[in-house]
Amino acid sequence: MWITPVNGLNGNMLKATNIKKKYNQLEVLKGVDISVNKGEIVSIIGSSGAGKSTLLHIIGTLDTADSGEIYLHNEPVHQYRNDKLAAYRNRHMGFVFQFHHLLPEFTALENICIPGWIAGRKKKEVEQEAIRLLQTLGLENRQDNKPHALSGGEQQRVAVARALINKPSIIFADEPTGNLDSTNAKEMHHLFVKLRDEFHQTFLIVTHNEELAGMSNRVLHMKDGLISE
Ligand SMILES: Nc1ncnc2c1ncn2[C@@H]1O[C@H](COP(=O)(O)OP(=O)(O)OP(=O)(O)O)[C@@H](O)[C@H]1O
Repeated sequence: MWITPVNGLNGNMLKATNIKKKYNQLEVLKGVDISVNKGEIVSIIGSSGAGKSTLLHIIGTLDTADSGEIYLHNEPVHQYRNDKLAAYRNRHMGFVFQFHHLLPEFTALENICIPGWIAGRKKKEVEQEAIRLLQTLGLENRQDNKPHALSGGEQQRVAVARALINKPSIIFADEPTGNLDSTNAKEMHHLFVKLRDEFHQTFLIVTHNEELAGMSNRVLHMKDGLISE
């Protein structure tokens, strides 16, 4: 098993409070509070332009808020400066986007390994873990394929394996199945549930997909710059 076993830490693995963000005069986030517990899948839904991606990017430290606080495992990540933040993000956060963003010149195996190598982990250990992930995700025969030689569903599963390689506390996913057909989307939804149920993996997901939202532990509604359950 590659994911840290449950450690009884059940409350508020992630907590963000009073997150505010403006783009010029546009108040996108008006003081959002959100918390996520270990082993939960939490989905954020809401109409287009509601601010879902903005919020996810801020909580995932890819963007900065105008004000507010973000704690992951009680670490005040909103206070971290860029160099420390990049390393912290690499070790503790995984990301899956609508488009896979795999590096075209690298194989599936290498794409999965790269965040592990960047983290300075042992090459062999990272590779062994990547192979285990490929097996778990049903991709063992695809490890030497470059992204162009993978189907859309396979590309996205490689992106999920890449997100998992450093055993992140949480995976942030922005419309992770928005670019997949319904069969591949369903498969991905079941994969998220399997990762939650078997490995206690935590997810915060922005989605328009009702099936995915329906499989979540909690669904948060984003409206008028605020969130409600
Ligand atoms: N970099 C930016 N500069 C200016 N405005 C922005 C920027 N990023 C987002 N916005 C605006 O902020 C609002 C929220 O955008 P966001 O992408 O967070 O919405 P969303 O709820 O994720 O929408 P969708 O469901 O369509 O992806 C939108 O009105 C958008 O145009």
